[in-house]
Amino acid sequence: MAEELLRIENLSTSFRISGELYAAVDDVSLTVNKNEILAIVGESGSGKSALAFSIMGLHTRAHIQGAIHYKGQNLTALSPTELNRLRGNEISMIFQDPLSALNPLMMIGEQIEEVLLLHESSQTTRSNKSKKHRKLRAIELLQKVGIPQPEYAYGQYPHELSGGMRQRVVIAIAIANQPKLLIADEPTTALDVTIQLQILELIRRLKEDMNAGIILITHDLGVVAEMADRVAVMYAGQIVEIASIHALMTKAKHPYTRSLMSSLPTASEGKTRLHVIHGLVPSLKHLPRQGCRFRSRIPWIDETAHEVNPRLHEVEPGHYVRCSCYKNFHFLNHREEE
Ligand SMILES: Nc1ncnc2c1ncn2[C@@H]1O[C@H](COP(=O)(O)OP(=O)(O)OP(=O)(O)O)[C@@H](O)[C@H]1O
Repeated sequence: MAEELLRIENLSTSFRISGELYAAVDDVSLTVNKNEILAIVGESGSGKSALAFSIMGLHTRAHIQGAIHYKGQNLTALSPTELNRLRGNEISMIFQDPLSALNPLMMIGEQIEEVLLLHESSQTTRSNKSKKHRKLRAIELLQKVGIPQPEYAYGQYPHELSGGMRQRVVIAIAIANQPKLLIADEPTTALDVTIQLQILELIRRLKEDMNAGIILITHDLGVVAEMADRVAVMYAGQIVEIASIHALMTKAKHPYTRSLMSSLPTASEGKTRLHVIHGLVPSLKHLPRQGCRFRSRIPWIDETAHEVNPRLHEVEPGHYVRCSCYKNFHFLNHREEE
């Protein structure tokens, strides 16, 4: 039976723009289990990173509502010190951009040791681990993430490493204290395909070896298909569909999910299905706040097909879809498009 690790309830994260609050994450609820990869997909601007940063408590200026329960405690109610103790220990994050996540003035090895030290100082009975011990562990971690000559890399600075190697260092830091919950925000963006595969494999191993729960944020559906156990699809700050990977791949319902899916090559033919819904996620200030947020991108669907207050419907156990418009949805055929 799945063992729940994280439960987010009605989370909203709003930013103040010209004096008004706008929700980048709007009433999101989801769970992550141990030994599970939950992928979060959606176009740029759909609120994926804002959600990740909210879980990590990194949005200090945002207005946060709702609850984030991790092993029974509500993270939104913790003091900065308590949250700090969890971060880097039990909960950690792989950031999109390794250069900004690393300190340019510190050797790679020292940066890993700093995180190890954080863990040691959070233990109630302090273990008396020496600097030497930490160094060995740092080198072991560098080896684990596939950095060649880890002893040498220990003494290097971030700018001396390639992008792929830097991302591995960021992963080494993220897994240093064997986190129970790992958030990976576009961990392989900007890496070449071979390195991408190695890094994804590393994340998968982390799930299995450490029984960790992983939130994998990506806009790459190929990665989702390979890695995820369940998938949450976000559009304009909301979850529009959430399901097991199998259900999503075989019977996606929401028009937005179906459009995303149609950009994937079909297994049998290696061809791409060409049903793409044009347009972009509106900017935060211009998001429609009433009704179905996707309706302006599917104007050929009758207005009456949308709900006034779209909610998530459970169409099958564990498979939820927002707004009843999915029932009347069809892609435009070529003649209609002209
Ligand atoms: N600190 C902030 N202040 C104001 N608006 C913000 C802030 N952070 C994010 N936003 C806005 O919130 C919306 C969601 O942004 P977010 O970065 O979460 O999207 P995303 O899905 O992660 O996109 P990407 O894939 O490009 O990282 C966007 O409209 C963005 O401009």
